[in-house]
Amino acid sequence: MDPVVVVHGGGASNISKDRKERVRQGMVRAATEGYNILKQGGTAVDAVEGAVTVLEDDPEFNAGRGSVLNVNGEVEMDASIMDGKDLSTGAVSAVRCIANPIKLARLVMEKTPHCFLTDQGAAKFAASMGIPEIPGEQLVTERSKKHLEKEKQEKGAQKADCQKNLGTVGAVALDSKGNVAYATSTGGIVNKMVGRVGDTPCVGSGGYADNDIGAISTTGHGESILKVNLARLTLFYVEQGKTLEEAANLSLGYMKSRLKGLGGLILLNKTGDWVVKWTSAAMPWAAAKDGKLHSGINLDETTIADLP
Ligand SMILES: CC(C)C[C@H](NC(=O)C[C@H](N)C(=O)O)C(=O)O
Repeated sequence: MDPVVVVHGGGASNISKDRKERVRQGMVRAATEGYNILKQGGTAVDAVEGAVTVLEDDPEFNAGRGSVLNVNGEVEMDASIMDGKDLSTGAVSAVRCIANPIKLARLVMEKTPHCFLTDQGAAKFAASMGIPEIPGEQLVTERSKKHLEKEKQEKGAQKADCQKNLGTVGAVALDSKGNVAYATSTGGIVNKMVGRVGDTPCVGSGGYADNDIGAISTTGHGESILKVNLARLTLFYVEQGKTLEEAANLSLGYMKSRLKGLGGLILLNKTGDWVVKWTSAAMPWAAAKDGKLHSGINLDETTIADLP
């Protein structure tokens, strides 16, 4: 089976011109990394972890370095990953002082009898796995500091339809053996309460992967996504025989009409068809398949190029 990888860089308001280029490049780098892993015989799990790691390391995105700040000005991150082969899943929430939460989520999946570790327990586990602790300030950028300041000035009551220029990241992949996987990682929502956990680490909301159906990674207003279980809901429609396009429209439409919640998703089925959809103003994305790289940010623009 020909491998496929699709990545997203969050639901966003309209992105400024100079940032757009950096965001686009980040998407291309991540999709290329994921695709190369698959081409070299890596698994779908390897590919989504690799793609998301690239984006966690990129300060343009709301994950890893560049994460949005909580009310105390600190970075607290959520991430999850799932292997569609056996439905194994790993997640971490409210983790601080590590560079790559998605790697920790994968270790939870593979090295513990559990699915989900949080806060101090997750930190202890990270240390026991040899993941270096870094100063929390290393994850903070000038942009994220300004963003929090602005939010506090505007006393930003967090509305379900709030649209900020953020950049939660995610990936879905299909490998040559027919396995699918997803990974999603985020700093959450700016000015959030300490200890707030969003949809991203919750399997069924922030993503889902099942070889019998497909894989999905979501972004958007976490409280809304949690309430509708956006990821599993979308795959449910796929299971029921809807096209990918219909499934994405139905689940995002339900979240919008029922809760005024906005978001976006990348969706891949077991035969390698994919779709990207969002109800936020924009969503950076890229997809690599058959040696071609498709990418876009706004509705009206899709670029297709040859992969290196
Ligand atoms: C306003 C939305 C569309 C922006 C979007 N946020 C998230 O995805 C946050 C994540 N789901 C959570 O709630 O923790 C982003 O970061 O791009």
